[in-house]
Amino acid sequence: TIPLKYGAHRTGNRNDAEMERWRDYGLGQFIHWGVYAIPGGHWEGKSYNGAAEWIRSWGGNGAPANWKETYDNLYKQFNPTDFDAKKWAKQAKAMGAKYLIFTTKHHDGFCLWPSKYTEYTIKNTPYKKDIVKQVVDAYNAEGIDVYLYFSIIDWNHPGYRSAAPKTEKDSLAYEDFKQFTKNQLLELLERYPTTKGFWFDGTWDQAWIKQAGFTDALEKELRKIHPGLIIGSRFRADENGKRHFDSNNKLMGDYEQGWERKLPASYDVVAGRDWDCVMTIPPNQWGYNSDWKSSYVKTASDLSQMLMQAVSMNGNLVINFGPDGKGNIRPEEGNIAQQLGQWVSQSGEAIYGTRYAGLPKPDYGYYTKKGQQLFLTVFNQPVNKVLRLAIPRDYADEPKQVTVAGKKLEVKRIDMGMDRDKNLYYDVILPNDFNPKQPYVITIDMEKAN
Ligand SMILES: C[C@@H]1N[C@@H](C#Cc2ccccc2)[C@H](O)[C@@H]1O
Repeated sequence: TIPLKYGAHRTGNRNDAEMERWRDYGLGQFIHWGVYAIPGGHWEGKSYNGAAEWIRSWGGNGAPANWKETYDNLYKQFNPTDFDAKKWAKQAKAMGAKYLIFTTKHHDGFCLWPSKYTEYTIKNTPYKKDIVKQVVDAYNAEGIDVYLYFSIIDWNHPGYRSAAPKTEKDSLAYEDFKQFTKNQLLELLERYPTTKGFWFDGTWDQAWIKQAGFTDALEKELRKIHPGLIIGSRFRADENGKRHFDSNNKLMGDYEQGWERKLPASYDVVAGRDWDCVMTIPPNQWGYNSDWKSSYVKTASDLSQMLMQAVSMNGNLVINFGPDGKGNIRPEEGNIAQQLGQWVSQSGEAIYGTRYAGLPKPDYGYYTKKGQQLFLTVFNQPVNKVLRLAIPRDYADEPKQVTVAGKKLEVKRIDMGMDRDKNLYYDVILPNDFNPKQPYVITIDMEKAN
């Protein structure tokens, strides 16, 4: 191994109670909200073709060329009179989300809390009140844990640099920026002590990557101040500039935080690690975009399949919502949340607190496991209505009883005559009158294989 001063702090998964709680979530909600919700992906009548929350950064092409005079003054009109954190939290609860990741500050640097380290905050808007506090309190009241999204990139701060500083002047400015960043993170932990973790973003700049010593110390300090704090692999790089996995290929942080708008194709890709997948409902819009008609919008069915793909491989799926400039979650998102919640409410036993089942993925859908219960969530029901389970002979457990929605199903062990086959086969017979209209969970009570 390569000797490292600023590599991974741990080998293997974190197994304290806070991390076990994180592992049990299954489904989370992401919310991206800020002044970018005011233009909603459009500028001076033109549609901007990137992600709405990035509109400030792409001068021209339907985005503000003179962003300092225009975009950076939007906060003076930010007055989300429809904002109701309790309403958001109730909707998230009904969707079945167990945690929320909420944008305290995105790349534009606008703070949704009254930070004392900058004037570019909610305090100096017509709205004035602390958005982050209202969200944390409302979601916690619904039993939903809150994680704080924090962008290291801060286009508003004079000391922010993308490229590593080369001049004395830039180095001094960047030192100010580092201190400012640390101050804001300590401020967030102090103001919102129930937060369970940070979800860091905007950490790909060379200026930040070159700060291995500073970021390593900062991560340690945050954890010391806030025992149990959960931080993903995106926060920092090691002294060789390696991100997510250090120079010895060891995961940095508490879980793999790289699955943004993509999912691992198979278990061996994530190989037992903890990870999250953060997912937009349109192809690539995190902040509010007023136009949802020009691209595909994922359905609740799409998202339920992604959810089972994630949890079947020890991941959490975090679905993003982008409230508009007045604080409304758009009706389309509300409908998806409601439809998904209806399905999750009847499938939760296969989702919450489950883990990878240690079996090859079945064609019918996804296996998850919890103790002696194996769950098969069926998305693809076979025409012959026989679910043939292939259980390796050396699998610790074998099926004892199979139920669907509490009703017992006939299960027969069959001999396929392929005696060198490493599997034992069990046929689960679905009754003729069993014709579900949605994916469903088969519960397979297992017993120790003799
Ligand atoms: C969680 C997501 N990460 C942010 C990003 C990005 C990004 C930056 C450069 C190239 C491709 C994507 C998005 O704005 C959103 O916050």
